[in-house]
Amino acid sequence: MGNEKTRVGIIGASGYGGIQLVRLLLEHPQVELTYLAGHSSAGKPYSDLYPHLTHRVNLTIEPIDLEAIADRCDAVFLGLPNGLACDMAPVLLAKGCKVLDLSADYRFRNLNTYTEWYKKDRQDQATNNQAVYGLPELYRDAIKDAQLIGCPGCYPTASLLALSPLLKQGFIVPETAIIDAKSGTSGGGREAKVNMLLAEAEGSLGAYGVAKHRHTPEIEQIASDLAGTELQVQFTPHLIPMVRGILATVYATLRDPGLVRDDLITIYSAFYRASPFVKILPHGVYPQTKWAWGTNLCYIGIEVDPRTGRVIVLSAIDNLVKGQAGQAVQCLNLMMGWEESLGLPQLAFYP
Ligand SMILES: NC(=O)C1=CN([C@@H]2O[C@H](COP(=O)(O)OP(=O)(O)OC[C@H]3O[C@@H](n4cnc5c(N)ncnc54)[C@H](OP(=O)(O)O)[C@@H]3O)[C@@H](O)[C@H]2O)C=CC1
Ligand SMILES: CC(=O)N[C@@H](CCC(=O)OP(=O)(O)O)C(=O)O
Repeated sequence: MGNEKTRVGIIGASGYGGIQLVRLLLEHPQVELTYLAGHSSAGKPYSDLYPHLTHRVNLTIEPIDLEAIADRCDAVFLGLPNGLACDMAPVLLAKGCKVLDLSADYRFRNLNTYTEWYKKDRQDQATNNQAVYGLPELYRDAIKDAQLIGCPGCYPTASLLALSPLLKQGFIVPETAIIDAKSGTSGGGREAKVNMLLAEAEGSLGAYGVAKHRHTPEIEQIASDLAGTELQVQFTPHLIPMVRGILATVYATLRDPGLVRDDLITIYSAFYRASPFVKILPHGVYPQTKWAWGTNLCYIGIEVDPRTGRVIVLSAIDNLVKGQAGQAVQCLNLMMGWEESLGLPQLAFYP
């Protein structure tokens, strides 16, 4: 093998996840892009879609031919609408490819939960059993040995990184957890949608999916594992008139009302000591989404309200990077035995 680069393909290369993967992988020292696949965009030079890459990418978007992709790739990222990856991954895995799925298809242990929320019947329990939830800060060792990764959703990434130390170490009454989260419009993907038009979204802020957003069961599955008990959480997403970023504000009641902010900052710093992308902010500093723009970082600010006995944790990520493509590359790094942060940006374009 020597210094040969790992051959990587992207199915769904034309989408927002796809272009972020291309951007990150072009700067990655150990990989070579060998197959970019699309659906309606197949046949177009990649630089027709993204002209700023004219001098960097001279691949054409090809149709989704799984046999050809498996022949030409060692690892394949899938950035497709929900419900498609589960029909493709088994073919790629059988041919020896590592598979990293950005959709929700491999995030759920219980396929009945997936079917209930995503309205697609699934019979592929055996393949699903192989999947590891791609949140490295919690499942680093399992990711290293995996062939198939179900990459987390953007809101679950921001929410779970904020909640994990509290749930795992029993510092909160778990059922009191409330997540209030805001996302930029790129969270909705590249496909045209009326509510994402500048005329609709600009200058306005509103909630959606109230009490029924499909990220709720995903957050609950991992939160329950951490708490060691079956949990329900209250999660409300909002659309913010900006392009990138998620800010999740998490509230929960502390079990020990004597805990103060500085105790929790110490606890969080220890919990994430080995996690290069999670940055715990000093007291009195709360994250801005712009600090994470274009990076794989998650900034976490912590406060305690002694009047109410609640902890308030604020977590900011770039939904397209730590919330999607960057986190998937972080998982690939672990699967390949490379340094976890290889090729991943850690400095935002802020201000
Ligand atoms: N955007 C975000 O912040 C996040 C998104 N995700 C998830 O990642 C996945 C990709 O999202 P995103 O990049 O935003 O999506 P986009 O809508 O931007 O891109 C979708 C991609 O899927 C392809 N596609 C669409 N329909 C089909 C089809 N019927 N058959 C085959 N390919 C198809 C498109 O190809 P073409 O253009 O050629 O038609 C395009 O490449 C989704 O599952 C999403 O839920 C996860 C975390 C965050
Ligand atoms: C602003 C916006 O529309 N965001 C998307 C979340 C994107 C995401 O992470 O979706 P998956 O779980 O399907 O992968 C939404 O709420 O549907």
